[in-house]
Amino acid sequence: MKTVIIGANHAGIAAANTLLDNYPDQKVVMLDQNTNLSYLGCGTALWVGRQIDSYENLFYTDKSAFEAKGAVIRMETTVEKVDFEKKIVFCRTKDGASFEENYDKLILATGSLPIAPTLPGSDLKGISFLKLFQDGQNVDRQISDPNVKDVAVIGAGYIGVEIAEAAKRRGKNVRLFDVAPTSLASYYDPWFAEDMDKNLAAHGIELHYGERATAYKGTEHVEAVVTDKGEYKTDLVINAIGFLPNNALGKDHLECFRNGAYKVDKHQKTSDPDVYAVGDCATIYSNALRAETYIALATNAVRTGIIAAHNIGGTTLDAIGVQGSNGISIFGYNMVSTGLSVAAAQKNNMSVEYTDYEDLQRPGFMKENAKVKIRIVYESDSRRIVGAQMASTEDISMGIHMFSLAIEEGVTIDKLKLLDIFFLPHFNQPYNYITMAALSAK
Ligand SMILES: Cc1cc2nc3c(=O)[nH]c(=O)nc-3n(C[C@H](O)[C@H](O)[C@H](O)COP(=O)(O)OP(=O)(O)OC[C@H]3O[C@@H](n4cnc5c(N)ncnc54)[C@H](O)[C@@H]3O)c2cc1C
Ligand SMILES: NC(=O)c1ccc[n+]([C@@H]2O[C@H](COP(=O)([O-])OP(=O)(O)OC[C@H]3O[C@@H](n4cnc5c(N)ncnc54)[C@H](O)[C@@H]3O)[C@@H](O)[C@H]2O)c1
Repeated sequence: MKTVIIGANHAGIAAANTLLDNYPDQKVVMLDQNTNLSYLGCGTALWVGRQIDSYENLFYTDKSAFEAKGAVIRMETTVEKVDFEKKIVFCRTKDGASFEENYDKLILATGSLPIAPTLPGSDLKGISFLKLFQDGQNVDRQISDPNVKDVAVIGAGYIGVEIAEAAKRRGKNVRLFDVAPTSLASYYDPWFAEDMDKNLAAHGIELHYGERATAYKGTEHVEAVVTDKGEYKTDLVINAIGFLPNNALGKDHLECFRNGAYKVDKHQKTSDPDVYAVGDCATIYSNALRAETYIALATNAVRTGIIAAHNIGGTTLDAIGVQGSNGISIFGYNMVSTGLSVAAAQKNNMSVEYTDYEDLQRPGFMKENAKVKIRIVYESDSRRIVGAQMASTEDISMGIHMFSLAIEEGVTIDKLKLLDIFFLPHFNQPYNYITMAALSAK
């Protein structure tokens, strides 16, 4: 059995490793147009902001690791077309040479592309995305230039907020723009996002929310961002307004979701039985929504790669769905969420209630202490938990995993009221904030 994997980043790597480590009879061919593989984009802001010394440890594997396991791996090789009837992929190397690979099973792991705003002036120099390692290098090079003083970040989602912090840490004047009324509006309700915004503003980041970029001005290099509310001098623009699935190879043959992602079943199989799709190019099942959706995260990329590979290898493995669990840490303020915020639930026409609680992490007599806030979102009728958000200067990140499991398992808010949660002053309070939030649910 020969499996061709198009895309050798997180999803393709997970699929390849699973096939190579568990199914010795499998012939694996990996194809990727990039020069590098396994770059952890989550580290870009840490490196650009000099919170870590270098980008070097942001790669967790390389080409030779796959060759050592017997795979054929071709980098700087673009797949231009797939003949799904004849089961052949058509490839071109960076030197312009073309070749073909036939397959028994095909895994599409072509990921996502940053959404490109089509604004006047988009082709000026000094305007960048932040997706690839190369984008990170480009932004880092410009931020290292003392002539670059003003940085405009368009989009206050995860990438935008993280790179805004990094640019500020490097001493730049940073303006952060979003059409939404707060940062991180897709992940957090205003009760949380407003705290993050106070934190960003307190660290000197200029916030421009409810404001839409309409043009970039300049002669050769960008000099200003124009919005529906004003014009702002800028030396560097970083566009981070979301991702779209990269569906170029299969969109005319495979069934696609409303945003173009390849629709997949529980085995990551597309509408073509010999073609699987994994990671950012595919849909994923949301246990909170109880429907398929699109969530571009490295965690989902890895899990879906593993699932596709086991099913191709001959071990039936069903996807169990995801909650879209995520976290962010900016200037020491930590926020984590899973499932749906109240706003996201309402946007999906779900009737939900929520319960909030805010308290100290530990008893008042403990010297080391900080406030923690929590919101648990649950469905009005069934009372099943569909989301949770938590924030603190403490590391409260592990708590969110319990909520992820609760959503996956359809646990109700009432089940949480008397859940056995231990108490030790070093860690929490006897009336801890999870219990208290659940007990105060209507
Ligand atoms: C700055 C940044 C920070 C992030 N932080 C986090 C985080 O903290 N946590 C988290 O969970 N997620 C994070 N993400 C998201 C995460 O990186 C993505 O969800 C993940 O990369 C998806 O992996 P993938 O393998 O599906 O797709 P991609 O990483 O997009 O990889 C797709 C691969 O396919 C190749 N390819 C595409 N088309 C072709 C073709 N025609 N021929 C050959 N090769 C092709 C590309 O070269 C690429 O290597 C972050 C992303 C960015 C950009
Ligand atoms: N910590 C993490 O887990 C992490 C970090 C980085 C990226 N990621 C993932 O990578 C993907 C891409 O991240 P992202 O930050 O690009 O997307 P995002 O969806 O997180 O944020 C995009 C933001 O852009 C805004 N926006 C949309 N159109 C706009 C416009 N025309 N003008 C101004 N603002 C506009 C949206 O309101 C939103 O706040 C996401 O799936 C994200 O979850 C995750």
